[in-house]
Amino acid sequence: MTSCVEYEVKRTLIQFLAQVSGKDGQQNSTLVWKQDSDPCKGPWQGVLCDRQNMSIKKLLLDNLNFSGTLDLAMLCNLQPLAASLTYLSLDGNKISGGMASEVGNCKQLTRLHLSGNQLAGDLPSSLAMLNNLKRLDISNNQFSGSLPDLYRISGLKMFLAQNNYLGGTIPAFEFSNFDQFNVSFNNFRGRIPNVHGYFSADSFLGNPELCGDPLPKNCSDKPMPFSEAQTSEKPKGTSKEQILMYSGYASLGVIIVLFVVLKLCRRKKGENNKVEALNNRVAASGVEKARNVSSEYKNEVSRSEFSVVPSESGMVSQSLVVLSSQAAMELRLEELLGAPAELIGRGKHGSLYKVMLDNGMMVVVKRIKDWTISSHDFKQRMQILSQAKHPHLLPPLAFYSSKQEKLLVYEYQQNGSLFKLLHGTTKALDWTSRLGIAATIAEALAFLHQEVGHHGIVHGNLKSSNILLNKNMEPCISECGIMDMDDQRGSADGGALDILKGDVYGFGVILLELLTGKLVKGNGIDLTDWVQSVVREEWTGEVFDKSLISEYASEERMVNLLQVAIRCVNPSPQVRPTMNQVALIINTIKEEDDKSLIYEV
Ligand SMILES: Nc1ncnc2c1ncn2[C@@H]1O[C@H](COP(=O)(O)OP(=O)(O)OP(=O)(O)O)[C@@H](O)[C@H]1O
Repeated sequence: MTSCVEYEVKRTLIQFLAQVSGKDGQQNSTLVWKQDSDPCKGPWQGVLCDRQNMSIKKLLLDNLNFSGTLDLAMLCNLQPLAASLTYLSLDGNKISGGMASEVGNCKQLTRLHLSGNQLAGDLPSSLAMLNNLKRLDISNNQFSGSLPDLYRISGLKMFLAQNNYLGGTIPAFEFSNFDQFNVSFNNFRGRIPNVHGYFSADSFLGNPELCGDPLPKNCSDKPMPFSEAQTSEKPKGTSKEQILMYSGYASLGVIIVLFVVLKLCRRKKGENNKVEALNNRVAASGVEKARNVSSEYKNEVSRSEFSVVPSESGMVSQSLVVLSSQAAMELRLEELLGAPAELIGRGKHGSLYKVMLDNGMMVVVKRIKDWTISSHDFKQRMQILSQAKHPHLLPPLAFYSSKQEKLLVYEYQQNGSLFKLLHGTTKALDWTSRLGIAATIAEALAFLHQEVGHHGIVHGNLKSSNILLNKNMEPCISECGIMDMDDQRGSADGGALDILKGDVYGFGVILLELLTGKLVKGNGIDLTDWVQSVVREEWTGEVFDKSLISEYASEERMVNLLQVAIRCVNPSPQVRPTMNQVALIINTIKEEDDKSLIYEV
């Protein structure tokens, strides 16, 4: 038994910290790890010890803004450290590098958390030798290659690997052992092993070539390709003949892959030009039977469909990633681009097409060009959005991402937008409906800001044309979170840092539209400026839509709602309320209104 931590262990820890924090050998200012103090006695923040035998048990270094490289070999090659370390956590930094095969020497590890970094490369097969491992989180990185034989680790309870570039087939895990399992948004393919009902589709979404229960996409009856059948089975030992045969196949495979990659690289540019060509044709003719596109175009598309093409980062990216909806599960890029399409909008952020699919389903495709977001960030945002389950948020059904453009597919909403309802030819919205719409959108937006993702999601482009009426005439917020953060900072609120408050401003403008019935910019007059000037002159009554006055809507409650709107459009973002506060106030106004209706009856 030793009375203090060995010199060598301390030196290695200090070196590891310098490397992982990216401080070129200097200490991170928030952590004080010094050779002349003892990690188990002194102030070594993030280090937890077993005090009985003075050994290092845990290194907890989450969210420290580290931007260096991960050197697991350094930690796991030092015997005393490898023999004691049970928990290593580096979640939420910006660490790059890969996972060294020496990780297999850290045999006592029960938890390895590396989520939310920029780690890349293959996972070493030695990872499967960590027999004590219970929780492994490598989600939100850029790992690629196939999974090592993790199903061999009998005590593994958690495996989180979502949002990487992992591929191959999913090994036959014993899902009943897991309390958390997620491999969504990768490039896995083939049939999902039997999950026995333990996990839902959410754990597997965003892998376009993955099929079978719990995903709604059935696997075709075709026999599995040779390469797939090989990787999905647990190894049973190989004979000499098999080795010879496999190496023959492997050489042939390498030649084919090289050939295909070369071809795809040449054609990638061509593919983007074809999508552009479709857009131009549709734009020129208004409505076009895109089925009539030349056979040359169709061949190009089908070659890329569901195939892997090298993306800007050199990683592989899918053609079309389907996120949700039974009806859209079988949707393919070829079908989408080959279906009859009608251009229905050309906004600041791209063009919008109405498309009729072969199964009769009507979708809209938003095409955004030159959005500087990386494919990785875009994919991550889509993943978060697909999980934003709220009856009044319209989720994207599928997406496509290339460097030049992004496509987003939504369900078509036949009853149009709030903009049309308020400013179209048939103005048919009474006070109760307007107040109901305000309360519903406020509540949905508060959900988006608070409940979705780690820090909430910003809509970024909230306006009445993005509030759509579903088949029950209930409002749904569309196009959530698809505007770039940089754009959001420079939006109407004058470079505000609190970008959520940009949405609050947008919501305030919608309230003003509901109350006044006027356009945001009508006859060159800005609605917000006009309302504020009228209120300043104490002619508040003049603000309200004449049709509301004539139906004797409660002026007191209209004024209350107007006050909320004015607070939302305050020029200073800090002064604007949060959407949660707004939702609460509007709900109270609505409750009073509902009560008054009961009394009237
Ligand atoms: N899923 C949908 N179903 C039905 N109509 C839609 C759908 N999505 C958008 N629209 C309508 O299509 C029209 C064009 O939409 P588009 O998004 O191109 O324009 P915008 O919202 O005015 O501009 P932008 O969003 O680019 O700033 C709008 O009237 C919008 O309400």
